[in-house]
Amino acid sequence: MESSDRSSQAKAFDETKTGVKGLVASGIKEIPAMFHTPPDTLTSLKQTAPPSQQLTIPTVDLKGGSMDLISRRSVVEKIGDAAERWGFFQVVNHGISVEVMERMKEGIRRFHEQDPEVKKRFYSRDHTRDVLYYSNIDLHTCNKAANWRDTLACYMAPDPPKLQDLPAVCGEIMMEYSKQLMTLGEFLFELLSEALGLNPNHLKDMGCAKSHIMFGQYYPPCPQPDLTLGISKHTDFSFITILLQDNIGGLQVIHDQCWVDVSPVPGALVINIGDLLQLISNDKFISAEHRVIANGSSEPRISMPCFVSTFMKPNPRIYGPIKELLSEQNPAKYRDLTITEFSNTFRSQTISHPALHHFRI
Ligand SMILES: O=C(O)CCC(=O)C(=O)O
Ligand SMILES: [Fe+2]
Repeated sequence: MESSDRSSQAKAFDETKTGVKGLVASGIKEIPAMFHTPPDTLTSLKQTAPPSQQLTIPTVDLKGGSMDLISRRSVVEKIGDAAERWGFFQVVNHGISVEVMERMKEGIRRFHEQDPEVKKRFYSRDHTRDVLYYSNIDLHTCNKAANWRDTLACYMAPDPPKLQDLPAVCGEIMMEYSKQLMTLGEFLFELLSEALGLNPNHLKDMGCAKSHIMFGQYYPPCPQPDLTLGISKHTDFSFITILLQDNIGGLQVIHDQCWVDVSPVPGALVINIGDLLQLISNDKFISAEHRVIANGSSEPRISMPCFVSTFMKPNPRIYGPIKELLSEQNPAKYRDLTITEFSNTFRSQTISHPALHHFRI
């Protein structure tokens, strides 16, 4: 598609302020050209791992993490192994009730399915706001194919917005879910610190667990799911991401050069290592590339990744590879940076372009 056509289509789409949900509501049977994914990516959608390699990402039962020393060591080992080899794992017995998770997903659905005039008031790309709704974070930063997904983004920690500033249909549950996530996040950072051979508080003391931004993702049914993606291949900009997904499926991660499904496990949360933790762990943990295929079912797919990071909020703190992990054999692979610097790089390019390599020494 010509780049001038692409940008005028993107502008007109943005001005509707109703995202891809609005396109579906208008009854379209064919998706607009700006959503068409290039043929080489479409080919990779059809390539699955051979049956002999039917791989699944590890699931870790966190119950043992707060029990005796031996059980804790085994949980730490499993998490460390998953963070090194996959960058992705699921957790069960994580302390957040199924009831709260269900209410959270229902809240996201209500936000995206409410009267468009109410939803439009939140439409913005301005990340100095605490609460914003948009479609395609990189819609105007590049010429890449747009994705079949809309997003509600809320900066929830350390300074949660006032309840009246959050969307009425999901504000209360967001507050509650965010508090519980904070506790889970701190626990995960303890286990991840231990897995790096550091004292349990190391990552928390570096401020890694302090801030998070919650994204309410909505993937409406797509009339031509073979032509586009829910979200293109990318890595996350966070330290870690804690992901709540419904049972539709479609999330995939690259492992040993193959796309592997991250199939929904009832009651589980998906944890993935983000770029910032890969950087401070000096590549010990990996921020794996992942994507979501377009939703071909008749129901919307709902997910809520919670990115543990300050992202676009001011943060003067400097991060670099953790000194205790470095040696002559393992010199620093990245230069020091602020999260703002990292996030600006992430946002200035297409999400499919890895931001981390800009900071490699
Ligand atoms: O919706 C999902 O399952 C994952 C979304 C994702 O990877 C992201 O928003 O960064
Ligand atoms: Fe992601």
